[in-house]
Amino acid sequence: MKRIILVGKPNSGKSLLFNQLTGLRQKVANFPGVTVELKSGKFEQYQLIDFPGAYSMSSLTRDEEIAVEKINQALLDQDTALIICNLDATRLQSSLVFGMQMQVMAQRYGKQLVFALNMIDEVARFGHQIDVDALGKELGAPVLAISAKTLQGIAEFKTSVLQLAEQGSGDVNTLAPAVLPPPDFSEQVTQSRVLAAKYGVQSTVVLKNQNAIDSFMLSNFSGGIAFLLVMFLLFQSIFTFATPLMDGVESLIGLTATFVTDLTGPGMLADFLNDAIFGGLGSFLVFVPQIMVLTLIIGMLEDSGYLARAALICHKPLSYFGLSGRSFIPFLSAHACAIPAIMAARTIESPRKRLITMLTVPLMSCSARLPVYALLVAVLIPDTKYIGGLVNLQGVAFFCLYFFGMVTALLVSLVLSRSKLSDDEKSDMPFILELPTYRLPHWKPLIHRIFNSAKQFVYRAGPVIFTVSVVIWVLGYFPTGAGGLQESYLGIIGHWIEPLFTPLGLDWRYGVAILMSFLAREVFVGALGTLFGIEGADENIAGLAANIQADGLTFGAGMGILLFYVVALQCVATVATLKAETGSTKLVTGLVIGYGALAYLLAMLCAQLL
Ligand SMILES: Nc1nc2c(ncn2[C@@H]2O[C@H](COP(=O)(O)OP(=O)(O)OP(=O)(O)O)[C@@H](O)[C@H]2O)c(=O)[nH]1
Ligand SMILES: [Mg+2]
Repeated sequence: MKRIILVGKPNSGKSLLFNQLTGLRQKVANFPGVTVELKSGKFEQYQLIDFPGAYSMSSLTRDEEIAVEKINQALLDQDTALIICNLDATRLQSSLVFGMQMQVMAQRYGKQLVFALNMIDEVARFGHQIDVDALGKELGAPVLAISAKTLQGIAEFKTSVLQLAEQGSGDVNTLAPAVLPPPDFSEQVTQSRVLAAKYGVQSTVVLKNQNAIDSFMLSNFSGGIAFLLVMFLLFQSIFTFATPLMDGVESLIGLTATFVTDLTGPGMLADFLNDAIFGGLGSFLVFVPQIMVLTLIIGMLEDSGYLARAALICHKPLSYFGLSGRSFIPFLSAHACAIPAIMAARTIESPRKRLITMLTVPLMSCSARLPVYALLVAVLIPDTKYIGGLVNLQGVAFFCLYFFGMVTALLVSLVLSRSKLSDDEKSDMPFILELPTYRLPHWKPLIHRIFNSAKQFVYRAGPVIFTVSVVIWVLGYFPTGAGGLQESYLGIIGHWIEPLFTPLGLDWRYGVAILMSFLAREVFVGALGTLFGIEGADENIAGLAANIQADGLTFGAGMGILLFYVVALQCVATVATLKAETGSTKLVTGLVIGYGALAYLLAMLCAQLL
């Protein structure tokens, strides 16, 4: 299949344009370095490839290195029919630095190139107009003004792209030249400045509305306070906003359970449905609204342009721990999932800081831990409200758990940065991060992302939880029947493993749930739901938290479980990604054992001391 490649400066809207052309939904956000690997989709008869952004053909970070390496391959490839070079019309100079270098390379290898002058809607908002035809003449290549957001100019753009790609496909140059060293681009850098001054929006105009916000957001004092406030609100609101929705889901599951068991009448089938399905799977589904709220808030932060500011504010404090300001973005996104966060560390310029970031990302509390946190916080912490319900004690506890993960990550970073991980000549390079324009979040993709996160959450852990719940139910129900958990097959197995959990102040039922959660952390909730269901015999599920409370879990042991989940690396997919990105099995094995031992130790200390 013939190919069209989509390249350009970071944060210029390539992925949004890609989504519009292919109908796919790649991640789009308002900070540089969102796309860190190639993504492909189908645009008419062509394969369209979305590239990571790059500021120039001489790469600095790992994501740029991947982009430049793959661009060089595409230049040599017979199947590359067209290069779309995306320009941010509001930041013409930096866009053209890369764009004109790309143009030189395209000419050298005989490839068709078209410039997409994106974000034209924002240019109009600044009260400016770009003479697109004149710019195209000076560049010596077609330039098409578009907005990937409002879809202005997209129909004409599609037609032109298809025509140009058709022409490009005709070139059958069978003797592809070898990769040549990059030419000296100093002329392009000078020329981009001249063209930007002539056609672009004056940078003072672009910065005018930014400066007012930034003088507040980036000042040491007010910026620091704003940062802490944003972080606190983020984690507090996951709890506060989601609670009514969660209560709703919980009652719905309760009502369905009553309805279904009324239909079946008492007996083994009713026990199974109540314990394994409504108790096990149901107690996990209750947490879907929290995942959605978390995605909403992280998505709003990512799209607003604030994240890059937060990274800047964090740079100095993070440097004390051997990290970079750029580590902040992977750290924040790790609260949704560690895997894309580990990949996002590719944007960190220094290999050593990148490695330390990747190794400590798993300590950020991902959404899989959310059900465990929410359940045990509801068991251990009273639901006290302050400031008219604005601050909730359970929400504060929730924030403290996230905070504990971050502090542990910083301490581990400090230790790692003192060790001899790798020699790194890039670690002293100045910290450079382009600050994006502040924007209101783009609602449509955001809403889609929220529902997608809920779907992913259910699809990823749902089948595992279902299977585990059924297995636990069968082993826990037979041969003794409802209420005979202690003497069941599971009870017998459970007592063997109990010694491992006695130092943590936990009996075998928690032991089974913790061990099973190595399949997926959320299983902890499902497994306990099933176990308490069987034990409660004919009681209806009164909410798992209430059942655990009535069962008498001590504060120390409960806190121990929580800290265990903050620290332990229980995710196979994360381990696999870490191995792929670091290339070291030894390092990753050490990490799993190290975090496991630390988690166990913390849980034991909690149980013994609190
Ligand atoms: N107003 C406006 N915003 C746009 C337009 N195109 C993209 N954006 C916004 O620009 C930001 C960056 O978009 P992305 O598509 O992620 O940019 P990218 O070039 O893929 O970025 P990297 O993957 O980091 O290189 C997002 O906030 C988009 O919503 C546009 O035409 N108009
Ligand atoms: Mg992108």
